[in-house]
Amino acid sequence: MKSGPSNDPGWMQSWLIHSIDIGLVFAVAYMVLVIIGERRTLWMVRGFIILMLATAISNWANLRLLSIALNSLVTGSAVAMAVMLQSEFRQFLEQLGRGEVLQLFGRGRKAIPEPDSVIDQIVEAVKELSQNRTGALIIIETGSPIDERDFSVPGVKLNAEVSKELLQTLFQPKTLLHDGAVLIRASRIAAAGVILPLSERMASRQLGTRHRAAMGITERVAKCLCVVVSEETGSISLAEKGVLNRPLTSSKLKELLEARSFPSGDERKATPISIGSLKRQIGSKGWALISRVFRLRSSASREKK
Ligand SMILES: Nc1ncnc2c1ncn2[C@@H]1O[C@H](COP(=O)(O)OP(=O)(O)OP(=O)(O)O)[C@@H](O)[C@H]1O
Repeated sequence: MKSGPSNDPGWMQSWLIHSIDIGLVFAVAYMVLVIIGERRTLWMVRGFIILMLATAISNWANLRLLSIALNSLVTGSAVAMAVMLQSEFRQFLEQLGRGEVLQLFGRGRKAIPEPDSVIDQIVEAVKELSQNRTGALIIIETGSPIDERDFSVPGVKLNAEVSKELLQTLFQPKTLLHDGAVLIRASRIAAAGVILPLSERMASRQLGTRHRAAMGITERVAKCLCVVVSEETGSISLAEKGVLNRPLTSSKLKELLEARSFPSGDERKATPISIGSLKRQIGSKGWALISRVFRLRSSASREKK
């Protein structure tokens, strides 16, 4: 009597172990993606996961040279990532060591404040800076990240939560970072002391380089806005596509920012959605892989017989 692969307990056991193994790898990958939660880092981790999958597939398919090359690439990427994300790794290992597993999942979610509250913080800060005649320049990205080459000097990276106190502090004349612009990216203060390209156009004789810088960057990069507070007059302006809208009251600024500045709801929810879709993709691809393995094994055992 013929015995199919499903009747072979050894085969079943190895299939089960492989399935559990693959399932656990996907679970760990998903966990890492949820913990990280930061979009830029996510792409890097996804790239790394794809490399690992490619290595596993090339191993499984017995493509020895390719698997050696991919293995070296995975090792190199792991070392590079450990260097680039050393503080995150240290924090992750410390929390894991302290058994704070639940906090690991909470951290990514609380890091991104609501864009509405970010607008409030910016407007509040601008209002006070204007009242105190403290000059300020704030670039707000409304689309994909601005290429650093579009800045004359990219400034000092901060990656801090937006708060009116921090924004006001950054523009105090006696502080090191007050010269230049503050960059707001994905609801966070990404950098300060950013020097922008100047516009060739002259808006008005009363306006100096701060305003020309706001016009310059918004001329060059369509998907950004620039808020300017004049040191001389305290007036508030909003630059968009090279045009200055001024003078504005703080409530008008709020209205304009709410209407156009921040990425839409879809964009804001991009991280959880992409994790969800990644989960679905991982699920469907994993299932396709498992069923392919199953089909290949059963046809191989049929051929043997
Ligand atoms: N290209 C630039 N990029 C970023 N910040 C700039 C740039 N040029 C000037 N600034 C900022 O603007 C500040 C004031 O420059 P300046 O007095 O020429 O501008 P302004 O438009 O006359 O200012 P205000 O209207 O506020 O009096 C500088 O100290 C610097 O912080």
